[in-house]
Amino acid sequence: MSTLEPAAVRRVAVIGGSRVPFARSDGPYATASNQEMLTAALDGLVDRYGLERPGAVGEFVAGAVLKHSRDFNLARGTVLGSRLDARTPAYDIQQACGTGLQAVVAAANKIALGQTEAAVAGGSDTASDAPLGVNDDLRKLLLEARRATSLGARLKALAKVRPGHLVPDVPRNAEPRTGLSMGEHAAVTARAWGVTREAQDELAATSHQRLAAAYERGFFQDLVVPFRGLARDQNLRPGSTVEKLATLKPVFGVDGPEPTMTAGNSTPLTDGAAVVLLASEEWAEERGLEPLAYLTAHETAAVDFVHGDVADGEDGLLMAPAYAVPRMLERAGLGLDDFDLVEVHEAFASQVLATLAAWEKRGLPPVDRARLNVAGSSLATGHPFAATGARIVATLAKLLAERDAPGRGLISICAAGGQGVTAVLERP
Ligand SMILES: CC(=O)CC(=O)SCCNC(=O)CCNC(=O)[C@H](O)C(C)(C)COP(=O)(O)OP(=O)(O)OC[C@H]1O[C@@H](n2cnc3c(N)ncnc32)[C@H](O)[C@@H]1OP(=O)(O)O
Repeated sequence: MSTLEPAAVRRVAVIGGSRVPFARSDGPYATASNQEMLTAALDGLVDRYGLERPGAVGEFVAGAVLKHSRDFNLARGTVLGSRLDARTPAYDIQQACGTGLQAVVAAANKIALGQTEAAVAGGSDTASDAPLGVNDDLRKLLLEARRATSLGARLKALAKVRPGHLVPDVPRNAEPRTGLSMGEHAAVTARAWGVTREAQDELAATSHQRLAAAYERGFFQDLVVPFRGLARDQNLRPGSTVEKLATLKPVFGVDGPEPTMTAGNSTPLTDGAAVVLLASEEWAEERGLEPLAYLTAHETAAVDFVHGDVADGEDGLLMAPAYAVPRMLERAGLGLDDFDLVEVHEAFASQVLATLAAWEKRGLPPVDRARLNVAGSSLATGHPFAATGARIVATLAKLLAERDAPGRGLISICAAGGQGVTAVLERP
């Protein structure tokens, strides 16, 4: 018996994006669930591109970092609550802050292999509605009570419950193997790479100014759908100057005698959702849709921050893009100079600056700051973990399309767990 011939690889087009404005946690979206936010973002795409027709897209891939057990398949639940055809298959994916971009990659790979013609990918996160677990001791007692075969045995198990058992298990924004928060890890890395407070504040101020300018010129008009009274990212402070940022107190105290990381040069805890529409060129052409850009390469890498020397900076928790990007460029036969635009997710200003320094140390040329995060990034938009990847893909694709000339853009996203997800978008 002969097997099927492997499919020829096709180009994957980025058609458009949709997201809700991002909100600071415990603010306007405090009562919104991941599913509600993701549905609003998805419906934005459905309305814009007429996706309500049966079978309009092959699948929906999404995820959330902070997820309730009731959202066991958040993507499928979202489809069922949206205006997308209810017969659209959907599944969840999770790679911490790389989730949104990894969802895009998963969907793109199916399109590239001819397994589907179009797909929607993205993510959602809410720190306001984070799942609280019952603590481990209470969980064991509840399971014991459930397994009990008589009323007496059940009551005996429940009688062991003490007030201390009622303390909930709150998810921490921390790495369980080191006990350090994301910010503390970034602070250790900042110290190792000699990243200064001034450089961090300058990057943060630029992010706010560029995001403000992009909103001002209407750049986000077809990328952001109003939600719960917000029309633009709530964290955006156009008046965030270097002078103002310099007055803020440090918040993560582990980067030496003079800690450098503040609420201004770190992302805030954020709620929001974002999605992008991907398709084959044929699908786009049949519908008269011009692709914004094409997703042409991607790479993931991981660092061993558990056994490596975290303090030397090389294997910092958020430093995997320092390995993923050189590997991706080598595989694609490209240099950093070949990129017109570079998008580095700003989890913390210090982590962006350490990543740029690490690329240089690995022989890549310095990134021209005029090409870096030109429409602002996470320090200004905020960072709802799983939504960030789709936000960046849509922003970069539109920036490339706006140039009305051939162009190439790079995406670099660090993720908890010591991972990095990176990609290349091109417009011929
Ligand atoms: C998870 C992954 O896979 C990878 C990643 O991306 S890692 C990143 C994950 N995200 C995080 O770890 C989130 C980190 N952030 C935090 O924990 C918190 O936001 C924080 C500890 C940094 C700050 O929390 P906070 O103290 O409650 O901040 P907040 O009250 O908003 O701001 C403190 C002050 O700075 C001011 N401020 C904040 N940003 C400012 C700005 N841009 N301009 C001017 N002032 C600013 C505020 O107005 C406030 O001033 P007052 O005290 O006078 O009111």
